[in-house]
Amino acid sequence: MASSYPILPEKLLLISLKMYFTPDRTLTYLRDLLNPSNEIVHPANRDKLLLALIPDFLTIWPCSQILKEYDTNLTNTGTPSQPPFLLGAQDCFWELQGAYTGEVSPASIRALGCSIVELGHAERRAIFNESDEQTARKAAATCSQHMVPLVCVGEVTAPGPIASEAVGQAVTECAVLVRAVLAAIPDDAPVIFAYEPVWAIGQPKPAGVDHVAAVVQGIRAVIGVRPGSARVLYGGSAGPGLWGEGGLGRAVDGMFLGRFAHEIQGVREVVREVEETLNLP
Ligand SMILES: O=C(CO)COP(=O)(O)O
Repeated sequence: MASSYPILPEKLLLISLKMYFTPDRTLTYLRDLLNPSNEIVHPANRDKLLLALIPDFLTIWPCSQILKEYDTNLTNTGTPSQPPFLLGAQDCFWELQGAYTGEVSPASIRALGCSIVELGHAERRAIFNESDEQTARKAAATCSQHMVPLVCVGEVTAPGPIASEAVGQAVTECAVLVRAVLAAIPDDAPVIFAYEPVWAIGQPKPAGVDHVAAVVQGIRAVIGVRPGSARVLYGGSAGPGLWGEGGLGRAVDGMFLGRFAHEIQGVREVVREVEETLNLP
């Protein structure tokens, strides 16, 4: 096991495949992401912008093999570069080992090459009744394996007519899990919060930029100053056109992509938009 946590760069673009793809499609997709002709992340930007792919449990192992092969080729050709992708898991259990039928150990996830574990997604809360307490325990177990918890937070109800009230309500709802997770993990452990308003997931359009920016500011205030790094991303129907001029670029540390990353073209467009803002003052 690695002895230290992964270092989080300035910007992150994470892709969860949820349960959408067959194994074959996942592996083809990863190969396409890595194909240099698709120029998903310019090598010069790799220390500032990191992508992570979060496939289903079954494909973590073959994905990690593909990434390893890619890294070996890079090293053999003498190309100096950060690896373009981290690998993540969509969940884990809070214990490392034992009689827990059907659960997946964070230690195994780590052993297969993951650096990030997504926790507390709205779908897990709604369908599997996952609680704040369970999510916090999973975050602690994730950190114990030197991986980064990617904790999803977000209000359930869509904003009403008074914007400030909607923001206050959203921050209040998100703060409960943010606090529970921060209390459960070591102070120096890096953590990622994905602000995903539940009402904006699986929709044609994302939440409004002003609402997201204000809620993320509130979430940052709840996180406060801590020794470990913390990043706050936006997710919920995020895709091309959301980052640049007048968009989320100045408000968040990255995006958590779902359906709008299913085609390589969509990923390439989002990456371009983020790359264009990387060196802005
Ligand atoms: O839940 C999400 C990412 O975890 C977002 O999914 P969609 O972008 O498909 O709405």
